[in-house]
Amino acid sequence: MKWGIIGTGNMGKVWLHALSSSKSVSEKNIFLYNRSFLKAYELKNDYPDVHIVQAMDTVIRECDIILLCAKPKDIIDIAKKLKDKINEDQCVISITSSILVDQLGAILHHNTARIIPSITNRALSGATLVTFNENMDDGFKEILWDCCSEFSTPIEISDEHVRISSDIVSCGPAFISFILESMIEAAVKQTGLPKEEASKMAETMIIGYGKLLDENIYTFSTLKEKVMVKGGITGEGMKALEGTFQNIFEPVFESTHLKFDSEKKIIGEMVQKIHSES
Ligand SMILES: NC(=O)c1ccc[n+]([C@@H]2O[C@H](COP(=O)([O-])OP(=O)(O)OC[C@H]3O[C@@H](n4cnc5c(N)ncnc54)[C@H](OP(=O)(O)O)[C@@H]3O)[C@@H](O)[C@H]2O)c1
Repeated sequence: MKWGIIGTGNMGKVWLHALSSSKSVSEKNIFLYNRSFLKAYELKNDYPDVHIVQAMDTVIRECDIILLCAKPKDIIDIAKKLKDKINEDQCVISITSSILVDQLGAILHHNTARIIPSITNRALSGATLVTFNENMDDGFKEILWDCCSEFSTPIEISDEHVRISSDIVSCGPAFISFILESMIEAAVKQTGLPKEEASKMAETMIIGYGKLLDENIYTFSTLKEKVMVKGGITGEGMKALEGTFQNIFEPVFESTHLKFDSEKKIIGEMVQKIHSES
């Protein structure tokens, strides 16, 4: 199977790295096209055998599976260009929560899916959030699932929970970074511990933490219990944390969903316009 990636920004590069370094797709079977050609061309330095093409039509002509790795409005524009050029032997995948699988399916008519990546896939880890269009060919479903399993834990999700799932899987690493940075800043401010040392400590802590979960040694709750020795110091810190951090994610999720709703509205209007033009 030949894979095409349209859009080689952050997420296009995550896909490229995940596909090639997990060896699920060989570089010579990957075609890249980006609006700004040079940005894609530079990827030759790290991925010498991939094809960098100057026209989107080359991706459409050559590839069986096409990943649309642009921002939501750009994905709709790209889908409009693909619409009369792809066939039933191809499959097109969008990576954004704001476009429902049915919307992409209604524009392209053939095999479509949504696979939302996470920056964690760059380390061949973390989850991918998968939603197949109901008319999707079973062969493609299997190929996509197996491929995602090579570099992530694929999780099938419904449209209903797409935003909250993305908040956890895709935004989560940024949210956790923010929380750890605030831990580091407070340590530096309150105790004078040098920032470099505090950062190194936080980094090694979170790597070890991930391994405890990965090896099923603890869950979030059992880990918390284990560290909070009865009458100990962690418990005191936890009381303060509970006072400050109670429900901190509710406004976060409200904000992501507000933005999501406004993006969905714009996408809905764009899709409607395409239908009324055809
Ligand atoms: N960031 C995340 O962690 C994350 C995780 C999951 C899903 N997502 C979804 O992925 C979307 C893209 O995120 P990103 O961080 O990868 O954005 P990005 O870094 O801005 O990349 C978008 C890329 O798409 C290219 N592009 C735009 N229109 C194009 C067209 N018509 N033809 C070809 N290429 C085109 C852009 O080209 P230029 O070089 O010309 O700008 C750019 O390289 C987000 O909007 C979000 O919905 C993001």
